Amino acid sequence: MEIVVFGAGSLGSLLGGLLAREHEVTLVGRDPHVRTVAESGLVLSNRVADSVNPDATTDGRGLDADVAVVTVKSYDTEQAARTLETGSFDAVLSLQNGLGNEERLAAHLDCPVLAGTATYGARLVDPGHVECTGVGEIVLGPTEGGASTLADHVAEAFDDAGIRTRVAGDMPRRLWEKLAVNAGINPVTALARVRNGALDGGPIGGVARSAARETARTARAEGVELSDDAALEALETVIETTAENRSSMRQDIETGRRTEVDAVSGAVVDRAADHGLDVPTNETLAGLVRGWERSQGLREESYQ
Ligand SMILES: NC(=O)c1ccc[n+]([C@@H]2O[C@H](COP(=O)([O-])OP(=O)(O)OC[C@H]3O[C@@H](n4cnc5c(N)ncnc54)[C@H](O)[C@@H]3O)[C@@H](O)[C@H]2O)c1
Ligand SMILES: CC(C)(CO)[C@@H](O)C(=O)[O-]
Repeated sequence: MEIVVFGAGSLGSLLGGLLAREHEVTLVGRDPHVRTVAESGLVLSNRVADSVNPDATTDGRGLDADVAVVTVKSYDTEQAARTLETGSFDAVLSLQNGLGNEERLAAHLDCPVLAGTATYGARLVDPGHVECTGVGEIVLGPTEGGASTLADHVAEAFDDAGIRTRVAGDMPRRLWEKLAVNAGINPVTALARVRNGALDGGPIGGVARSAARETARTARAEGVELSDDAALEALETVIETTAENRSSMRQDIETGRRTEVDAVSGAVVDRAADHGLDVPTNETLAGLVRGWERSQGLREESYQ
């Protein structure tokens, strides 16, 4: 299978590297990482160790492949979609966190857009070197839910490359459940500078639970059956299984990078507003993280 991985940073390089063991893979990313991969190959380390030689380019325009896997941060999705639009694909799969990525991709692309969640942990160590910090799984399926032979085909390609993958017919619920987890964990750990496991009780855990409950209520207003109990159970499970992790949003803040708050807490606020729902915890967390981003010059004043 010919696969383009658009967004060769941490997750994209890990999955693209694994896929390159079985398929023809082109990584789309930025220098110096892309130049190093093109010249010397890609090293995978830690929980998965290998050396592979995918193609790599900084120019994602006009590419033609069976599947394009999108692994840019959510705030880069629109630009990625406009670039992918110049190419030709049988399917596009988003493995990003946050809400709205699939809709943005579908607005520009004629091919089916599959939704996916990734619980692998990846960190780009150096140009040409990505480490797998946690072996998880990929769950993918049609964005709108239901069965899909296309999803089966893509999942088989991932599985053939040794990536734990399964197909699900309830991606809307799964995306909202993952959003509840991210809305509960990411901004709270980022602002409090604590590891995920610190949210397993006390007042700080109460903030995370409140954000997750608000997300579940918003999901139901959107017609997605996600109960408070299911959202809280998912939150507690991830807090426990990733207790030692620094969340991605905490890593972004501690390294002075823009965060994905708009696609997480901000998305809950926006969708809740569409239904006249108040989500004060998500609104507060979004305001605090955006205020930090603005203080760092990471977002325009014009942003909400
Ligand atoms: N890293 C993980 O362990 C992990 C796990 C699960 C989900 N995710 C999600 O996956 C997504 C990617 O996360 P990440 O940690 O890999 O981020 P990252 O910043 O490491 O990787 C994204 C890469 O895309 C590149 N990029 C963006 N726009 C581009 C363009 N137009 N052309 C070429 N390159 C472009 C960036 O330069 C960057 O290297 C996020 O939504 C994140 O929440 C990450
Ligand atoms: C599940 C998660 C919150 C674990 O840290 C991860 O999605 C992250 O860090 O964004």
